[in-house]
Amino acid sequence: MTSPYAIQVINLTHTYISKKEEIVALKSVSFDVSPSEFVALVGSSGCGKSTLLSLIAGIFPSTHGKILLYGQEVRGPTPLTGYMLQKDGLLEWRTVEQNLTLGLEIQRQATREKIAHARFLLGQMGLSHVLHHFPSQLSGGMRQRVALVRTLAVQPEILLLDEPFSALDIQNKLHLEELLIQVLREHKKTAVLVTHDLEEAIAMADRIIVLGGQPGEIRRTLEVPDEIRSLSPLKARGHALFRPLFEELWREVERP
Ligand SMILES: Nc1ncnc2c1ncn2[C@@H]1O[C@H](COP(=O)(O)OP(=O)(O)OP(=O)(O)O)[C@@H](O)[C@H]1O
Repeated sequence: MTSPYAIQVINLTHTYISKKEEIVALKSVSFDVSPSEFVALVGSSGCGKSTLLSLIAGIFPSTHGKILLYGQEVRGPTPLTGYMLQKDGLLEWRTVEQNLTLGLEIQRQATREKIAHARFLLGQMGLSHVLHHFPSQLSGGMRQRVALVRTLAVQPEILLLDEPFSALDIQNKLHLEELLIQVLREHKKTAVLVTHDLEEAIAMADRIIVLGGQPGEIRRTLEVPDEIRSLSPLKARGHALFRPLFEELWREVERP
């Protein structure tokens, strides 16, 4: 891992090709993410945010350009990244513990140490007591916390989060934001978050990239001031600089 960057997106263009049509989802997108940095991707619906995250996850190849993770070109899914979506994807027939170890089993890394680490993370999320429950016995917020632990259990360097909290009520959402930030800071993980929630982007990220247009291009990058970044997501929302930044971001996202 000699590259100074966790992620380098270089002149990325992606076109979806079907029998009927070609849709250019992204055009000439370039940016870097440093190790331990938290970057949020925001922008109007259809500007290519999820496409970009899927490309970083190596789910399908880009049409042009390339993506490097710690200097290595992405050619498919890699254990360097953990990918979490709005839908928790828990397997209903496996207990919480069995869901947590699934990724480790697939990667043939289900060692006693790593399973113990997954249990520890579950404890950090306040869910030790549901280890032997099935997903159907959990609330939506609990399920999403389990999904987060499952993503973290394989110890990826980079977390790719596609609207992971958007289906949650505000109380659960704020609680999960706090837990996620704690875990990311403690374990020095890099994260890219796609969200429609501009408050969430400001409260959680170090830097916000605004995509826009169709095909999507980078419109602007905003640094979140240190005064906000040093606070927890809940406290950040109460800082005097929060509202002006929200308004600036809102104008940028709404710009035709
Ligand atoms: N599998 C696909 N096949 C064809 N076109 C697609 C596919 N997935 C996405 N698109 C198109 O690519 C463009 C970007 O879609 P994408 O889902 O990446 O945007 P987004 O910014 O994440 O949108 P939203 O905020 O609504 O989730 C859109 O025009 C969409 O219709």
